[in-house]
Amino acid sequence: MGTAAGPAADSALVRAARGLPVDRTPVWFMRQAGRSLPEYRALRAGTAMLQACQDPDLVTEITLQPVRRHGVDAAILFSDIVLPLVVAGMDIEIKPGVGPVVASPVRSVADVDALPPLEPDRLEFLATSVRRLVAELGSTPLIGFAGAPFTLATYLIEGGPSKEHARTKAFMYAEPEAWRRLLERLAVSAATFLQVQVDAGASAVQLFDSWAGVLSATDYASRVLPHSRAVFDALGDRDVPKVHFGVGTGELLPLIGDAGADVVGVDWRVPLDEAARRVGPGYSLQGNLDPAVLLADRETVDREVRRVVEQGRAARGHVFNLGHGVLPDTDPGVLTHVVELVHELSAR
Ligand SMILES: Cc1c2[nH]c(c1CCC(=O)O)Cc1[nH]c(c(CCC(=O)O)c1C)Cc1[nH]c(c(CCC(=O)O)c1C)Cc1[nH]c(c(C)c1CCC(=O)O)C2
Repeated sequence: MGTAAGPAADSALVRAARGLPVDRTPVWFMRQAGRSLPEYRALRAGTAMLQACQDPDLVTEITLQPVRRHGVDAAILFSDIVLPLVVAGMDIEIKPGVGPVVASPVRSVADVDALPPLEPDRLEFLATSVRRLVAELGSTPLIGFAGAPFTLATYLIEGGPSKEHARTKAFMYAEPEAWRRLLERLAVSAATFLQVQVDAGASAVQLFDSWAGVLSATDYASRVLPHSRAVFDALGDRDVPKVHFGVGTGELLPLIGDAGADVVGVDWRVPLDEAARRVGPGYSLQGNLDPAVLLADRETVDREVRRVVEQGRAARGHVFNLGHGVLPDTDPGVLTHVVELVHELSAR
C-alpha cells in the first residue's frame, strides 16, 4: 500500500497527471483494448466478454496488445464497469453491439437491499492479472479503473443501455433514501475493485462516470458527487493519480474535480483551453479528440490532433486521449499514427 512505487511511478502519464514537467505529452486511448484490433477479435473468439475479463491469461494478453501495437504511454486493464456486480453474483450479460443487460433491474427499495455485496476474496483473478501486467509492462504504467456509482446505477435501474435515463432519474427523485443506499453500495464495490488493483501495482486509476452528463449541475452536486468522492476517498493513502471522466459533462466540469480527482477527463464538446478555465487550477486534463475524427481523412486527423495538443497546453498537465472510447470501425493504423504525431508535436 502507500505511495506508488516501481519503474512506472516516474512515467510521463503519472507526471502529467500530477502537473509535473514531461519530455512529451503522454497518450493512451479509452477502449484501446478491444474491437478495433484484429488480434483482439481473434483472441476473444468463443469466449464471452465477462468470462474473458476473469481469465488472467486473456486479460494480460488483451491489455498488452495495444501497448505493443501503438506504443501508447499507458495500458488500461481489460475489464468492464459491470464486472464488480457480476463477481458479486448479479445476473448481467454484455450483449455484443448493445452493452450490459441486467436480468432483474433494480426498481424498488427491496431490490436495493437485496443487492449482493462484493466479497474482496472473489477478486483473486483481478490481483493476479494486475500483478502479471505490471511485471510485463516495466516502465509503462497500468491504469486501473471502475465504474462510478451513478453510471452503474443507470444500468441497474434501466436494465440496459439507455439514452434518456428517465427511469434512473425518476428513481432518484421519487426514492431519495433508496437512491442514497444504492449509490453508497455501488461506491463500496467500486472502491474495493480499485483498492485491489492499486494494491497489486496499478500506477493510476480512472473512475468512469460515463453518463453523469445527463444530470443538471445541481442534482449532480447533491445526489451523485458525494458518492464518487467516497470511492476516491476510500483509496486512502494509496498515492496514485486519480482520473475522473464522463461524457457531455461541459456544465459539470467545475464540479468534477471536487470528487477528488487529479485529472479531469473531457469529451470533444469543450475545447481543452476552455475546459482548463472551467475546472480551475490544480487539475490536469485528459482528452479530447473526437473519436469520429479518426474515421476521417489524414489531413483532418492531423489538424485536429494538432489543435488538441495546442489547446492542451492551457492545462496544468495534459494526457492526450479521445473524448470517448475508440469506435470499433477505427483503422488501428490511424491510432498508431496519432501516438507518433502527439509525441512529435509535444517533444521538448
Ligand atoms: C459505459 C461503459 C461500459 N464499459 C466501460 C464503460 C465506461 C467507458 C465508456 O464510457 O465507454 C468501460 C470499459 N469497457 C472495456 C474497457 C477496457 C479497457 C479499454 O480498452 O478502455 C473499459 C475501460 C472493455 C469492453 N467493454 C465492452 C467491450 C466490447 C465487447 C466485446 O468485445 O465483445 C469491450 C472491449 C462491452 C461494453 N461495456 C459497456 C458498453 C457500453 C459496451 C459496448 C457494447 C458493444 O457495443 O458491444 C459498458
